[in-house]
Amino acid sequence: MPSPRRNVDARPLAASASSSSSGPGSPAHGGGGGGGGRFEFQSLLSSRAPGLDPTCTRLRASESPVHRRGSFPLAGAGPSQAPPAPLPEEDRMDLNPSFLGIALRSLLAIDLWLSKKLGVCAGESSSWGSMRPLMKLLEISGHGIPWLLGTLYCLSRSDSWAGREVLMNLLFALLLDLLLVALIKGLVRRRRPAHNQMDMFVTLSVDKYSFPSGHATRAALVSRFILNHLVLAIPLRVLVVLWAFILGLSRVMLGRHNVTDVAFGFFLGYTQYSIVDYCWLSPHNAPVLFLLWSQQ
Ligand SMILES: CC(C)=CCC/C(C)=C/CC/C(C)=C/CC/C(C)=C/COP(=O)(O)O
Repeated sequence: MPSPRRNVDARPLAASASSSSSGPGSPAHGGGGGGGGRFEFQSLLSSRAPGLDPTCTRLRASESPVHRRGSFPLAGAGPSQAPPAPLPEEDRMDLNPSFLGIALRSLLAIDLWLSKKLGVCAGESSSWGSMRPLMKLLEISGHGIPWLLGTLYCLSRSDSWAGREVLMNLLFALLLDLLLVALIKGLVRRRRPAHNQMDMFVTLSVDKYSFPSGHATRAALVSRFILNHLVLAIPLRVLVVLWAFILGLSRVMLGRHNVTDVAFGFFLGYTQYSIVDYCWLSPHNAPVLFLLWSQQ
């Protein structure tokens, strides 16, 4: 049973169909008793039918009297009848869901489902709860404070210009990472998963948000940095990559993050290294920085 609002909207639609060149099969054609209800139904079908251009459907919908009410006389509407209320914009949007919108919604649903499944160390009573202390040890290995303090300490002990240059850039990379992650977390404001226990070692205020994972960005950034600037034997190189991967996985297992937080974190950390490499600080392009440090 069509809603009264659709009946009202069917009248200008019929006028539109008779005055336009569209045929009986056209979505713009009222086609008898169905009226506006039929138009909307066909619009939905045609936007999903293979081989039909959804933009075309959208165009026709926007050509309909619903959207050009002012230019169409209300066929059959008596002088005593009030003009129909306009359809809300979101009705049309719902009938023409974009492919990107559906894909994003599906990805988010899979993300939430998978993250919950993988959150096996989220609490002591979880199925892998006994592994929680190990996961928290991994968490500290990727925390910002040990990395910053460790870099500052090595910088203070370094007696070669080459070593100082690498460490100075590592410090720059770590600070850039903190800044970018805080910025994105503050902008996106995605809450951490409901099953997370907020018992992390030293956090910033933005760390109540989960997108992206700061541990994952640091893991990708630092491991790429190490692989590019330290001469390591193959087994050690494999270990560095494994550490980064397991650290990312442990964020989801601890219930701290959803899978997409970690995936984007890896991507961001990897990209951050490219930025650091591009802006590489050296005694030639940042002499003041190096002179200041050598005077300490
Ligand atoms: C020591 C120097 C030179 C500067 C200090 C800069 C600074 C503000 C450091 C803060 C370090 C800190 C508390 C980092 C938070 C790390 C953390 C808990 C991230 C959250 O990770 P996530 O994976 O859960 O998103």
